[in-house]
Amino acid sequence: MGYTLCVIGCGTMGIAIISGVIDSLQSKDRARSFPKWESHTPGTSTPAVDIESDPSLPSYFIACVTREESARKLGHTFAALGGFGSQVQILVSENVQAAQHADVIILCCKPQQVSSILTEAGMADALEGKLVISILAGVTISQLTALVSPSTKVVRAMPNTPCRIREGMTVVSNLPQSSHADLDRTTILNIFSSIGRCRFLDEKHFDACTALSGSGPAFACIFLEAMADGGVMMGLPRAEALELASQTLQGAARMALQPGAHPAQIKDSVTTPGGCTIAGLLAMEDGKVRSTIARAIQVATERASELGQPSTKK
Ligand SMILES: NC(=O)C1=CN([C@@H]2O[C@H](COP(=O)(O)OP(=O)(O)OC[C@H]3O[C@@H](n4cnc5c(N)ncnc54)[C@H](OP(=O)(O)O)[C@@H]3O)[C@@H](O)[C@H]2O)C=CC1
Ligand SMILES: O=C(O)[C@@H]1CCC=N1
Repeated sequence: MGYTLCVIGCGTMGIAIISGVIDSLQSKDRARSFPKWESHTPGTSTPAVDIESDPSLPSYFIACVTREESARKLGHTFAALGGFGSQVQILVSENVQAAQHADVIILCCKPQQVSSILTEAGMADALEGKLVISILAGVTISQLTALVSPSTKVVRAMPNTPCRIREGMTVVSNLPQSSHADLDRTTILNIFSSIGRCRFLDEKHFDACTALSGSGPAFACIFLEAMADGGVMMGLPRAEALELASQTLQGAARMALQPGAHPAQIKDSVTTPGGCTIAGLLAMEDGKVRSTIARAIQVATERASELGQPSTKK
């Protein structure tokens, strides 16, 4: 039997994580049902696994919110996923009961809500010995461990919204020493690798990761919109301009992820001497686009570091 994964604070990111994991489970289930079809189809090499007997995969989900309206919307969202979407139990203001029934808990509430959630009567007992993964920006592991009992294993993760379509980037803090550290590491990798890329990094880098990959989809979409606007200015229909901009950014990013690739080399290969690309690049440099983007990551990092502080304006 798989385990129960509980998301406390199931909003934008909670939905992205559960939806992505369910999509991954369903593609694994299809691979199990149609192994021959899978093995003859290039690019669809999802390994076949027995979901019911794999202890490192969740097979049941609990999503916690406080408002009935949120619960109703979650019901529609998960029902629309079909299959494993029916395995999501939605609870309203029952965080402790959810934690009692869960094996792994992901905290996806706002940073300022975590203290009251973790100090609710019965919560410390419910989390005894369990793995708690916090995706909260700016809230440190030491702040979190002060709110739970010593046997609770706390790690931080910083995912992003593309987890919803299994194209996420998640950074996870190094695990605390424990006899189950290897299993916990596998559990975490199984969750976040199933919905994108996942890597471990020291907690000291978390505010920068929050800004770069956590907030990054928003920054990338500003760039994407601006490219499309330029195309529209030059007469392209809006829908086509957005498609061209989106696929171009995706293609460039995928090239940059190839082993040994470097963005400067990709840029140079596009830039024909005396051609149109260098003309556009110089216009971008005149607009200080590089320092503007880099400074955006800097100020977002600084802001992320404030989000866990009690005195911060939220
Ligand atoms: N959005 C993003 O791209 C990213 C966000 N993060 C982090 O993820 C966290 C959540 O962000 P996001 O998903 O955008 O926020 P949302 O506002 O979309 O989600 C927060 C959720 O928490 C629920 N909630 C509030 N209070 C409680 C409570 N006491 N008990 C249980 N549930 C509660 C809310 O439901 P209801 O209103 O019904 O109570 C809501 O569904 C933040 O800490 C943020 O720093 C990290 C990476 C990326
Ligand atoms: O804006 C925020 O605070 C959160 C953290 C990273 C992305 N969204």
